[in-house]
Amino acid sequence: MSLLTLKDVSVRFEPKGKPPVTALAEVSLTVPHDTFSVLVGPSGCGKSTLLRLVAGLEEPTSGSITLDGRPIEGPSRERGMVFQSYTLFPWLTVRENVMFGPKLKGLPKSECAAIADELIEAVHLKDFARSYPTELSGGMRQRVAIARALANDPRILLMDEPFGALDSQTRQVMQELLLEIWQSKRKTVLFITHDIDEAILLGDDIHVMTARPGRIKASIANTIARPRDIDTLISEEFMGYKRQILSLMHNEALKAAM
Ligand SMILES: Nc1ncnc2c1ncn2[C@@H]1O[C@H](COP(=O)(O)OP(=O)(O)OP(=O)(O)O)[C@@H](O)[C@H]1O
Repeated sequence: MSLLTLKDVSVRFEPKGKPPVTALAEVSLTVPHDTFSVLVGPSGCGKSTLLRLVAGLEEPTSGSITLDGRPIEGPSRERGMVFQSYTLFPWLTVRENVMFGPKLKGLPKSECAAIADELIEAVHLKDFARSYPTELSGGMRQRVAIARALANDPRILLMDEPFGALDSQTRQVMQELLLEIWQSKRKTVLFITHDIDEAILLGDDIHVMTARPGRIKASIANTIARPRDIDTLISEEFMGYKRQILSLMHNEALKAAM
């Protein structure tokens, strides 16, 4: 059974004094337990809107969204979120940022510390546990954001272009790190990106969206063996998926640009 199910989800925004916008139209998709699902689509096709719905920050105009069969009603710690922009508490150290969620849950301090230390190690930031976010690079801050989201032990991790603001080399390092963490923790992930390489490197299921209003144009099962790494990017199999997704996305990108 799937962990997350969206059925015929549509979203129409009606901003005051402006024309209405249909951001999503009848989107249906499922995210099975312990899998890595990626949504890829052109700019403005409603990817962030879809993720915000799952996060409980937005409500659909029609359709239903359920997690383990229960409707989503508002934000919850069972759905961890990592955004493109840095969202750490600047007045807390790395360790305090990661401990924040477990502390809020009321876990004993020693347990919060143990959770934080394990995750800080997993994102390779042991030497920076006492640093403040302003003392870190963009990639390091996103590593803390991932550790902080995982510290709540969410049922699903929602990632909205988390590496979008990073330079291409740091981005690659982050992708490899995420693969490493995912391999060991096997969290259910819903990840959005407009980067096709990133989608293929990371995803088990890749959902390609149309230009606005966003619909699911195709859902592709990516069977490239794991563990994957940077060498995966130059394999024949990878190129096959890339050709398929590029051709699916080409028209949509043109439509989005008009
Ligand atoms: N609160 C809102 N009010 C009105 N329109 C909105 C609102 N939020 C999003 N939209 C519109 O809905 C459409 C989808 O936006 P969304 O941010 O979900 O797209 P996206 O695929 O994530 O784009 P990008 O890849 O460029 O970040 C856009 O046309 C956007 O202007």
